[in-house]
Amino acid sequence: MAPSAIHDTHQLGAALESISDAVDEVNVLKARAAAKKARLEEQASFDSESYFDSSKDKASFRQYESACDRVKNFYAEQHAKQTVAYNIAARQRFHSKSRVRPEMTVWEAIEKLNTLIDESDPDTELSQIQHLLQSAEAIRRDGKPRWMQLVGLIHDLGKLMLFFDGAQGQWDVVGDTFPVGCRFDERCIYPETFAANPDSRDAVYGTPQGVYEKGCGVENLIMSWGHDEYLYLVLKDQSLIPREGLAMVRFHSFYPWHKEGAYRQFMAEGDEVLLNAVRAFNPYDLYSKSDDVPSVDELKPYYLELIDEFFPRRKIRW
Ligand SMILES: O[C@H]1[C@H](O)[C@@H](O)[C@H](O)[C@@H](O)[C@H]1O
Ligand SMILES: [Fe+2]
Ligand SMILES: [Fe+2]
Repeated sequence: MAPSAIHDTHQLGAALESISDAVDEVNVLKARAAAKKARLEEQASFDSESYFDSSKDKASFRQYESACDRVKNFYAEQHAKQTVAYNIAARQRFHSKSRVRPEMTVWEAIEKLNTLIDESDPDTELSQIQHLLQSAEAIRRDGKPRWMQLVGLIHDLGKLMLFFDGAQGQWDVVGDTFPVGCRFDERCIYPETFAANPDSRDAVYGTPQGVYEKGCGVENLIMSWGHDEYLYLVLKDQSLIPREGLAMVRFHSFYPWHKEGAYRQFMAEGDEVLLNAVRAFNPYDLYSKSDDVPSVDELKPYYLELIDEFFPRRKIRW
């Protein structure tokens, strides 16, 4: 529409809106193309050498036996309440059309998350923003792909769900995860606390195979509801992060699987790739907790650009 054809402010408004829609569309396409190119270039390099070596005292992390009561009470509650019925309800709530989905940019989300103190974590006294930056910085320092740096930066943003409608408390947000609908494995932390979960006495849910078929694929398990699954659901439709990156988000708390080797009976052919990705990511999540405290202001410009690259739309629907 030529400017001379615009007679009133109404028309002008509509014209401007359609221009900005078109610009949006072009940006989406550009971002997709750039991300695809970056992906192809970097895909192969993420699981090479790890940055963690002898300089870290790995044995000092995740000491649950000597953890404080806050952590022990947290898991007692989580393990009692994560039932199949609850998990189905949580997913219905997430997908419900009537759910009000807050909208904010990734950086706004990072800032908002900063007020949360994770009751399940025995290892960090630092804030969430610092943990996210530490993870991302460690990945960057090691020369890993940009999408993996981004995963480091955002992997815990699902914890935001604690501030949204329907949140029950920390027990369905943080902590290690495990599948529901089958026997709780002994290799989960504090396995004895599952006795308080009614599913452990269920005729089907209490068996090793439970509701699943052998080799059904790790992506088909109903994982205990929490920040991993939630963020995965948000990212899979709204970001350009590759499959391995999505797996890093979705299973990063699934320690009984990626660290202890439990639940392997459910792995399908090809799941090894996902397991390797999650394992490659884990040290950056866990051991970077002892690194120096990063400067948020200094790092912000770098990460804002990184976010732009993989999120075609600035505002995300959470
Ligand atoms: O306490 C931690 C923390 O909540 C992490 O964000 C989660 O990924 C871990 O698995 C959990 O054990
Ligand atoms: Fe996490
Ligand atoms: Fe984390």
